[in-house]
Formats: sequence, C-alpha cells, structure tokens
Amino acid sequence: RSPLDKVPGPSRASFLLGNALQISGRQSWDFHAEIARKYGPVVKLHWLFGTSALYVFDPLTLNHIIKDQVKFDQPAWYVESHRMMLGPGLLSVTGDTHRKQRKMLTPVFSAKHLRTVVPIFYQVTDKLIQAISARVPTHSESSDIDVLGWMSRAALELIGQGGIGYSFDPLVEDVSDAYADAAKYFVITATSPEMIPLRQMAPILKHLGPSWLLRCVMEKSPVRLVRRIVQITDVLHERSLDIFREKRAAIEAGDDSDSKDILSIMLRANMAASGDDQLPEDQLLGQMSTIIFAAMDTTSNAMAHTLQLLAEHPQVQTHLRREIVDAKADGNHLDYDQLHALPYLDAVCRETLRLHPVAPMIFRQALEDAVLPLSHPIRATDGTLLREIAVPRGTNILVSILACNRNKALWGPDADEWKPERWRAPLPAEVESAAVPGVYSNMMTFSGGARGCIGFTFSQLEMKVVLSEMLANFTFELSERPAVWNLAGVMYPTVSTESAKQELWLKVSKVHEE
Ligand code: HEM
Repeated sequence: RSPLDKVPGPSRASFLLGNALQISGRQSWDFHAEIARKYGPVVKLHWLFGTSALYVFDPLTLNHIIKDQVKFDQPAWYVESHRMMLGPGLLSVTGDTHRKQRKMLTPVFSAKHLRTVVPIFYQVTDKLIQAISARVPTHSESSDIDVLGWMSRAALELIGQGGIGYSFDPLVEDVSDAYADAAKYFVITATSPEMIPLRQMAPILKHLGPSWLLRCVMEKSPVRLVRRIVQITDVLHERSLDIFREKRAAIEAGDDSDSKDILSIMLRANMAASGDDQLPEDQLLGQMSTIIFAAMDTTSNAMAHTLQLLAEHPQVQTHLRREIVDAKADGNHLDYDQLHALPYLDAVCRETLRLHPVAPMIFRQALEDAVLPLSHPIRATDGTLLREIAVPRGTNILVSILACNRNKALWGPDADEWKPERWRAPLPAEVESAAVPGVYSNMMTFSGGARGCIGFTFSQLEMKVVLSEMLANFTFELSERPAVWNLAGVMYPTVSTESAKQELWLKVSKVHEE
C-alpha cells in the first residue's frame, strides 16, 4: 500500500503498463484534459509494472518539485537512457556534475552573447527565404509547402552554425546529409510512447557489463526501435566527434579565436578553467549532441505551429505582418533590440508556446521521502481532506506543462483558446499570484529551477528572427492537407492520426508589395 492510494485518479488501464499508454499515446490530448478536469491539479496515475505516479500541475506543488533538485530530479531511467543515446551532457548528468556543466554553459546563453549570434541567424534565414521563394514561383499563385520540413532544416542549420559552428545544410540546394537525416528521426524515435517502457530498462542495462556488451545486446535487440536508435546515435556520435576534434585542434593552434558558436566558446572556457572546473572530453562531446537534440525539433515545431495558427487566424497574421513591415521600414534586418521590442510578435510567440507547449510533460522522481503541499485541499478517496501529499522515495512524477499552461483557474475560461491579445493586457491576478516556477512568462513551457531550459533565450531569438522574415516575405493559408498534432516527448504534426511522417503543409504565397 502507498500513501498515494488516497489521491483520486483514473482506474488502471493495463496491468503492466497502468495508465502509461493513455497518458503518452499520440492522441492522448483528451485523456489529459479529462483527468485535469475530473480530478484537479494533482492526480494519481497507475504507472508501469504496478507502481503509482503523480500527475501534477498545481503551481505550489510544482514549486516544491521543480525548485528542489536534491529531493526531486529527473528519474534514473530518463537520465541513463539519455546518457546511452547522447553521452554525458546536461540531460544525463546529476548533482555536482550537472551544476558544473550549467556553470560552464550559462554564459553562452546570455543576452550579451546572443546579440553576437544574430548575424549568423540572418545568414541562415536569408537562405531559407531564398529556398522557399524558389518554390513559390509567381506573385499571384500559392504553392503547397511543407513548412515543418523547412523549419526543421532551418532549425538544424541555426543550431549547427550558432551552436557548434558547423553547416549541415546549404538550404538553397537539396543535399542529403546523413547527420541531418539521423537528427530528423532521433527525437521522434527516442521520445515515442513505445520507447517509454523500454527506456525504463536503462538503469538495469547499465549494470549488464562493459559498454561493448551492452552495445551488442542493443544491436541485436528484437525491438526494431532499439536497433534504429543505435544506428541513429552512431551517425550523430561519429560526426560530433569529427567536428569536436577539428574545432579543438583549430582552437589549440590559435586559428579560431573569435568564433561565436556555443561549442567554440565552451571549448575556450574549458581550456581557461581551473583543474576542478574543467569538463572531460566525453562531457563536452555529450553537450554537443544534447544541445542539438534539445534545440532542433522543439524550436522547429514551435515555429511551424505558429505559422499554422497564423494561417488559421488571417487577421492576426495581417496585424503581425504590418508590425514587422513597419519596423523594417528601410528593408533591413531587425536587430536584437528591435526584434524584442515588437509587442505583437512577442504576444504571438508567448501565446503559441502557452497553448501548445512543445514538450507537454516532463518527468521527475522523488529521490527521498517527501511531503508535497497543495494550493487547495483535495478530497481523498476515503472522503477526508488532503492538504498535503506524502510522497514515498522513488515515486515517478509527471509534470504536466500542458495542463499548467491551460489551467482555467489561472488563465480564465478561455484558457483553451489561442488569443495573442491576452498578452497585450495585464495578465489575470490569479496568474500573477500563482508564482508558477517556470523561467518564461508564468508558464511551464521551458520548465524552471536548476533544470530549466538553458536555451530558452536562444530559442526565442531564433523564433523571432525566422518568423519576422517569413512573415515579411510570405503569406500563409491553410492547405487541403490537414495538420494533426501528436503528443510525444516533443509534440509533432502529421497529416493523419495514422501517418508516422512529420509534416505540416500550408499554402504559401509571396507578399505583394503595396
Ligand atoms: C521552443 C523551444 C524549446 C522548448 C519548449 C524547450 C523546453 C525545454 C524543457 C521543458 C526543458 C526541461 C526538460 C526537463 O527538465 O526534463 C528543457 C531543457 C533543456 N533545453 Fe530546452 N526547449 C526549447 C529549446 C531549446 C534550445 C533552442 C536549446 C539549446 C540551444 C535547448 C537546450 C536545452 C537543454 C540543454 C536542456 C537541459 C537543461 C538541464 O537539464 O540542465 N532548448 N527544454
């Protein structure tokens, strides 16, 4: 028996998998909405292999979970499986090593540094615009374009050039690159619902023996997804190693003293660090794959989603284009400050990331017995009132970013609607007083605390550069091909609930000069 048994929640759907597939299935949006509505902001779920988990979006409870990395951190299965796939980067280290890595990387994401990356972002975005223009031949007609495909290519190139100083894709021509292909399939494969039960094995597999033995087992696995992940991570690792060695040699030879990409800055900072603060080679390498993994699909899907919403709301699109075109009066690129001073662009980005948080839920585990407070008491299954919940060590916690961002008690009855205007007025008092522990605008989209998204300012800048140029050059309308969003570690669009191919089609035409 567990103290969690008193917490209300849905009944078990499967003996072995509990509610895990219901909560992580591609079309589990209704299940999320239903349990949030029916049971409130703390819900007990039946989890894998007969265990229990908590599904949480109560802001006070989240504060205790997100801000206390000693008591609550990412679960062992999450950390170990990331380590197997990406190496020891930020997502797969804990404790002091995590703190040391954050200390080294944080300055790279400062506003001071990001200003220097803006020209790199525009070089990439100009090519993106050129490439799409070539596919929208006349001024009077529109073309059906897979905007997700283009946003993904651009996002890889932006993190390639801005993150590791490497070009994967010229954009203006179609070339096939093994790394770009592998990167495209990595996130969807690694975060698919089918992988969640498999990834739980990682802490056990770690003790199987030497890494070559583990590799042999994975390569021969009867599960196709596991074999696929081995192939993908091999490609990612080999190329990362080549780039890393080339870059390090250049820096050591003094040929790369002013490159602005994250990797160069990290390598230079590492060389300058004192013995204790220095990171070993495997951690620097792990960082490269982690940053690319964390940066790519998240931002590209957010940008594609924004374009889809603008196609669905033509008036918002027109208003936003007007704001951008007016600011670009002389036709030049908008600089860092000008981009951040555009109120409507900011409102559109915030509202999209609120309603459609790209990573809809994240995992935590209680590392020791703990007591979690609740904003409001809840009625337990035995009829008593619960003001706090005793959480046994090892309990899995699903932080519902989705439910927190759509919480009607905070955002009001229209919380499920996309309304950029809500950011043009003071936010509801309930939002302000809830003190949601997210790093971004009272939302959990980028999480918070010591594990909050380190790249959120990078991502914001990327979105604003790309969206401002896309809107200045093109108009977007809905295509006949539907866009179906699927829930996963990183949500993604397909044309149907059956299709596995990530794509999002819109009718794109050139903006008419007035
Ligand atoms: C719309 C875009 C993005 C969203 C919604 C997003 C969201 C998140 C979330 C929710 C986490 C917390 C994960 C957890 O605790 O389990 C996270 C972590 C992280 N993100 Fe992002 N992210 C985005 C873009 C980026 C970009 C562009 C980068 C890098 C340039 C990045 C790098 C990272 C890293 C390295 C971590 C791990 C931090 C740590 O554990 O210390 N992300 N992100």
